[in-house]
Amino acid sequence: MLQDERVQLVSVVTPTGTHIDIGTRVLDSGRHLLLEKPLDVDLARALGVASVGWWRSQAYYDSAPWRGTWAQDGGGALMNQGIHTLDLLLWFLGEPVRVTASSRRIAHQRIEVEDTLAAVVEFSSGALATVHATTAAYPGLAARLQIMGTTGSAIIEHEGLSYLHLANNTHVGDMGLHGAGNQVIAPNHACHRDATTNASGHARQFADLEDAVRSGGSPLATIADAVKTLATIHAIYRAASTGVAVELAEVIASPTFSPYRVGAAEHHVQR
Ligand SMILES: NC(=O)C1=CN([C@@H]2O[C@H](COP(=O)(O)OP(=O)(O)OC[C@H]3O[C@@H](n4cnc5c(N)ncnc54)[C@H](OP(=O)(O)O)[C@@H]3O)[C@@H](O)[C@H]2O)C=CC1
Ligand SMILES: O=C1CO[C@H](CO)[C@@H](O)[C@@H]1O
Repeated sequence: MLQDERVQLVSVVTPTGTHIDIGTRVLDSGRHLLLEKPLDVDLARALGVASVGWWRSQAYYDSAPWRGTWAQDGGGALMNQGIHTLDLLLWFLGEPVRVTASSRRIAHQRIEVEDTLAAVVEFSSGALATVHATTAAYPGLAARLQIMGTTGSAIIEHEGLSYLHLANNTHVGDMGLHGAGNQVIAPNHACHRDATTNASGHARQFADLEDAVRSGGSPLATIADAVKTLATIHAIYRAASTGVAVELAEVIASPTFSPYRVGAAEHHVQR
């Protein structure tokens, strides 16, 4: 394919552990590249280039030998499903500096990675975020990003804004405006799309990349963004494996990732 002069852009949708190798070959050939998430399983390789409730059955993990492995999937519920919401979280809150985390395998077998994880992420601004990622939440509820600040709050579920309340330069009150009529529910319910069955997000990303190529500009989502997300995930996994807080700077300075043994829940459900 890379010998064919008609090919200008390549979209790489192979197992995660192959992304940087194949992506580098695409870039070296002078083609534009659209690379699926996650950037790769290996942060060191990637640096060289530059509340989430999902449900996945045991059959999903059994459907290909690379799924649920550290080597090719790179992680579990956070690396594969929660990653989209984490991307958005970092886009909203900026530079993550420190994380703490716990992970488990609660509802699946024959996988090396977590199906449930909880983490706290601290940002350079002082903001704190809690992150939940799971594929054990039957039947799979909305992936939710909730941002709460002193002058406003917003909730994004799937790809849609489902709640927004901004102080809008008015007095915010000593006790808040809880429960009052001026809590604004975003009216656009058409935005409630199931990201797993709706490809409009991918279509918008292709359109954005096409605009960037034609105008010579930069696409909205870059390799640098993907590196930041991957580094944060590796920091979270390192914290989950050691039980102590991990600085993002440590992970960037020493990006080698050691797969760890994810503990199974005591009352493991057999499926
Ligand atoms: N952004 C999003 O919403 C989504 C992103 N993804 C990402 O896309 C990637 C693929 O996932 P998914 O489509 O579910 O995986 P599948 O296992 O369904 O497909 C993987 C494809 O890659 C091919 N392949 C396997 N090994 C290699 C290799 N070593 N070199 C080249 N090609 C290979 C397979 O070919 P063959 O069948 O011949 O082995 C198959 O065509 C993952 O990184 C995943 O995280 C996935 C779903 C949604
Ligand atoms: O689990 C899978 C891998 O990640 C995708 C999300 O990006 C899912 O849609 C897919 O089913």
